[in-house]
Amino acid sequence: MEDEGYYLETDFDVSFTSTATDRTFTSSSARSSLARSSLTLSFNDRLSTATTPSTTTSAAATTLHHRRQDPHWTAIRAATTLSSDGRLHLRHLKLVRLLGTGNLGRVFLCHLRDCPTPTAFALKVIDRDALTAKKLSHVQTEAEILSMLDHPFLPTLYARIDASHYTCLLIDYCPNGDLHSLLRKQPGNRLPVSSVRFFASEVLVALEYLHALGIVYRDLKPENILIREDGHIMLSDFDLCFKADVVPTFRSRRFRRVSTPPSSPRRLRRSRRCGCFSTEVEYEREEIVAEFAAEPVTAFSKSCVGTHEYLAPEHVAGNGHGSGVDWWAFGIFLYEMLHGTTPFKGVTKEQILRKIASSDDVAFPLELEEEGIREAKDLIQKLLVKDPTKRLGCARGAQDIKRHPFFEGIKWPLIRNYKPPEIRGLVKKSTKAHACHVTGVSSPRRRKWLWWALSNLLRSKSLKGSNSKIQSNNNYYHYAGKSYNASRKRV
Ligand SMILES: Nc1ncnc2c1ncn2[C@@H]1O[C@H](COP(=O)(O)OP(=O)(O)OP(=O)(O)O)[C@@H](O)[C@H]1O
Repeated sequence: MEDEGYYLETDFDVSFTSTATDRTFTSSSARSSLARSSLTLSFNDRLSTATTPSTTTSAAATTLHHRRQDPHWTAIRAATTLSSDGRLHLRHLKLVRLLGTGNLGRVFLCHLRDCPTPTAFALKVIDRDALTAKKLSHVQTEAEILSMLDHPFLPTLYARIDASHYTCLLIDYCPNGDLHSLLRKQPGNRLPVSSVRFFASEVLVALEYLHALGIVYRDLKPENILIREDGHIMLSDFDLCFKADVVPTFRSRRFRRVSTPPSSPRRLRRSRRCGCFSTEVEYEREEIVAEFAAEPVTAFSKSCVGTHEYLAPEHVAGNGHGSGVDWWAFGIFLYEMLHGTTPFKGVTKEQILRKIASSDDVAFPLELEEEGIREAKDLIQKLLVKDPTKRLGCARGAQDIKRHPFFEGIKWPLIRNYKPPEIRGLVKKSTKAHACHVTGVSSPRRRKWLWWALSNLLRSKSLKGSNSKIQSNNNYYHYAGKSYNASRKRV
C-alpha cells in the first residue's frame, strides 16, 4: 500500500479557509461524517502567530541524528525551510479525514501541503476552551510525555502547534487501527499464541522504556495499541500517565548455567551418557551477570484513573499505587488477547471492581490446546498477583518478565526486525526482510493456500470486470475510527 493510497481513498476536501482575521478550520464537504460530528474549529491565526509567536512550535529543529532520514522529518524540514519564521503552522497542513474523537479532542489524518511525496501524520486537535481544568491538566501531561519519547513503539511528536484556543499535536499516523478492533475481527476475538507473543513483546519493550523514564502508563488496553503501517505497534494516549523519579541501577544477578564442555568448572553435575564409550559430562556453573534495571519502584499516586476491566487491585483499593499497575494491566492484556475477553468481567462497573478486589485467583475457562499456552497461563498468573509486592515485574521491572519461559527465544535487541503476524484485518506495507523468530516462516501449506486464493481472485476479476476491484479492495482494512459501543469507558 503506497502512501498516496490514503488520499485516494477519501473524497473529503478538508481545508483551512481564512478570512482577514480568522482562519476557520472547516470541512467543505458538509455531506461528510465530519459534518455530523460538527467539525468547525475556528481559531484566530493572526492572533496566535503575531502576538504570541512562541505558541507555534515545531520540533523539527531538534531532529535527532538517527531520525534525519525519516521521511516525516524530511517533509517537516522542507515545510519549515519555506516558512517565513522557520516554524510549522496549521496552514502547512491539509486535513484528509477524521480518524476519531477521544476524551480530549479529535484526531485527523493529515499531510503537509505542497509536499512532493505525501507523508501521512495524525493531528490531535484539542479545544482548550471546551475542557475542564482536570482535562486541561491531562492535555498538559500528554504533551509533556509525548515530547520526551523517542522509541519505535511509541509516537513521535513532530510538532506542537498552539493557535488561539487550540492545541494541536502532530504525531505518527497508524493506518491499521487499534488492536481492539483487530481482535474483534478474529475468530473467537482471540489471537494465536505466536501472535500474542509478538504483540506482548512489543508492548513489554514500550512499557520498559516508559518506566525507565519514570513514566507509569496507567491505561494499557488493546484500544490504546495502534498498529503502524508495517504491522508493528504504537502505544498511544498518555493523558493518564504519571511521572515519578527513577534511579537506574546496575544489579548483579547470579544464575546457573549448564554447559558441555566446561570452561571453568565449578561442580560436576552428571557423568556418563549413552553407554560406556561415550562419557559426555555436563557441568553446572554459576555465573554473575550485571543487569540494568530502571523501574520506578517508589512511584506513588492515589488518583483512580484507567479503564475498569484493567484496574489493578491496589488501584481499586485507592490506597495508592505505583508502576505495578502497568504489570497487572499487562497480565489482563495477555489474557484478553488469548481468550477474547478480560478475566474480571461483570455486568456493572461495581461488579467488575468487586471481582478485581476479591481474593479469587484468575480463572481460565477456555481449554486451549496450543504450543506455548502453558507458559502463557503461568505468566498471566504471575502478573495477576493481587499483592503488588509479589507481582512479577514489580521489583526489577521488565527484565524479570522478559526472562519468563513464555518469551523464551526472543532476541530482544532484534525485536523491531521481527515479522508481524499474518492475521485477519492487518494489511502490512512490505518493508525490509524481517526476522521470523516470533511468528515463523510461512509454511508450504500456507503458500499453497495463497496461490489458490490468488488464482481465484484473478479468475473472479476476469469474470466480473471492474466490480472485482471493489471486491479485492474489501480485503483491505482501513481504519475509520472505532465505534462508540466498542470502546470501553475510562474511570
Ligand atoms: N496516530 C493515530 N493514528 C491513527 N488513528 C489514531 C491515532 N491517534 C488516535 N487515533 C484514533 O483516533 C481516535 C481518538 O483518539 P484519542 O487518542 O484522541 O482518543 P482515545 O483513544 O479515545 O483516548 P482517550 O481515552 O484519551 O479519549 C481513536 O479512535 C484512535 O484510535
